[in-house]
Amino acid sequence: MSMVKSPTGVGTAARAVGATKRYGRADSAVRALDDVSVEFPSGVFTAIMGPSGSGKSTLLHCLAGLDTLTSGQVFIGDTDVSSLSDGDLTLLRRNRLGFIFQTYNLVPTLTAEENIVLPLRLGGRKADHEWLAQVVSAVGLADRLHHTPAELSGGQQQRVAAARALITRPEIVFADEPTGALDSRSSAELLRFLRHAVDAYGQTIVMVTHDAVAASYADRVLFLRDGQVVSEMTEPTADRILDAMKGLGE
Ligand SMILES: Nc1ncnc2c1ncn2[C@@H]1O[C@H](COP(=O)(O)OP(=O)(O)OP(=O)(O)O)[C@@H](O)[C@H]1O
Repeated sequence: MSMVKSPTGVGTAARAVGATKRYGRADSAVRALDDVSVEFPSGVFTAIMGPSGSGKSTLLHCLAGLDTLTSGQVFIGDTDVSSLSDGDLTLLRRNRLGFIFQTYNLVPTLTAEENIVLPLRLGGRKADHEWLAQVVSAVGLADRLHHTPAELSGGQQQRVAAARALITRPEIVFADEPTGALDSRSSAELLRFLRHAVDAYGQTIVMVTHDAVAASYADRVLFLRDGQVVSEMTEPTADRILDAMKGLGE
């Protein structure tokens, strides 16, 4: 099988259909997601933006099987995530998805390389050395592989987390505020790596961010307000994103 997928992408990597998430009861209920139907095409880098409380994290978590919907469905490829048992959800997350969170969640006692290949070990799979070398080189970590997280900067730790998210060649990488704890230089390094993964390997990425500059690395930006997708922008620039956010009352 070729390692290079079409950068333009074909098909739908994930989608939500009438996705609704309510918290609390009747009169005090919050609709964190309100009947959201949206598709995430394969090989495309999508950013999700919106004011605080608009439902960004809820959408990401429900798509990734980390949280459950009140009604509606989410699909990863053709798999209806909402119908899976807990065990099958764990397998789906481990084998088909990659995650990058704001806090890097590295195992402190393992080296960078051991952290990167951990998802393979957990899945009982062997590291493909060529692929590992490619990911490590693209993320600029070749000289840090034998350091533990405490010996790495925040930016380096997040790049280890990003390499770990890609090592299984997941169908989708979900990133929740991945640059939230990074300075602008480290953010740019991480975002260039994510962009490269899309352009060179056809990786699909869905990223929640508050940062217009971060979102401008995406191919497409979805804007949420009050639990609904209210607009979408292609070929985004930071200035156009900021204007759109002002229109949403940010
Ligand atoms: N566990 C919960 N219990 C009750 N309400 C919740 C819970 N999680 C989220 N909410 C509410 O759901 C709505 C959407 O929250 P969510 O975290 O998805 O928004 P967000 O756009 O990611 O916000 P932020 O940008 O501040 O992270 C908010 O009104 C929030 O208060």
